[in-house]
Amino acid sequence: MHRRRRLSGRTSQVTAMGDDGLCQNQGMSNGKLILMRHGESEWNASNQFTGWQDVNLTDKGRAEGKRAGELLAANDLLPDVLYTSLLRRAIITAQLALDAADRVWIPVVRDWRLNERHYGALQGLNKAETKDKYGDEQFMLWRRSYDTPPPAIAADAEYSQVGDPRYAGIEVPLTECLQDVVTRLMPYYAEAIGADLRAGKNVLVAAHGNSLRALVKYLDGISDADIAQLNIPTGNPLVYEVDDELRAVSPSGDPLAPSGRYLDPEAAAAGVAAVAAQGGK
Ligand SMILES: O=C(O)[C@@H](CO)OP(=O)(O)O
Repeated sequence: MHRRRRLSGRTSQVTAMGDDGLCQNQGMSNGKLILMRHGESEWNASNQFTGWQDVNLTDKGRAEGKRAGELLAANDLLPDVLYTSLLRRAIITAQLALDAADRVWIPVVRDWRLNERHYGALQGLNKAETKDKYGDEQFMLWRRSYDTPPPAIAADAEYSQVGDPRYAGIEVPLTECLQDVVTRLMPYYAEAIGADLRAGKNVLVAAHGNSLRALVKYLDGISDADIAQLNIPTGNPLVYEVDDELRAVSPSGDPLAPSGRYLDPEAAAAGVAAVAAQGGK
């Protein structure tokens, strides 16, 4: 049997030899895109800006990872390939989810482009104290504006990642705004993750609040101004069907109602509210 796959163009096709010896084109739809923010981390629990700092999951975060895998299995959304950042909170959440879904054997790709947004000199600071010190407006600009980065961290500061061997060969950022994340992440989404989606694979992307905000911005066609209102809850798979341009098939354009489907909608609503409220006491 002769099979030929085309990974680009409007629709992926499989050309197969039929019983009558004639070639048949079978339209093949894109795989599902499953976005998952890591479970609660120690610095989520202590309300500290995290960014590229490699913190552990809490027990609650580990339970969220397991639950996410149970939801994937119960919804018949078994991933064929996993993409993660280089940060242990995403890596371990995904491992717990795949274990619960009996899919630990799938191929895994880890890439720094999926890392959380680098939070610059805010990394390690308490969010409530930062808000008190600088005021609501500045706090929200640093936290949610599209193009205002926090102040840069000193390369030799305690929570700088300069010199970390996992980033050998790349220029480690000293701060990033969301636009910087879009710039580093979207070409990778289009090429690497996109190739797997176009090949019909279900792709699990285990990443972070702000790297996933960059992805959802593109998927749902959310404006630079409106993206400030989008928050992503921890450990709750968000499932998208994507079109030929790897956008959501029915983009909402609405940061308060992305078109992806949360597998646990009630927990997602509570989780979104909790993230939005961070900075309070
Ligand atoms: O601290 C961070 O790295 C992120 C995600 O936890 O926080 P925020 O939601 O404030 O952008």
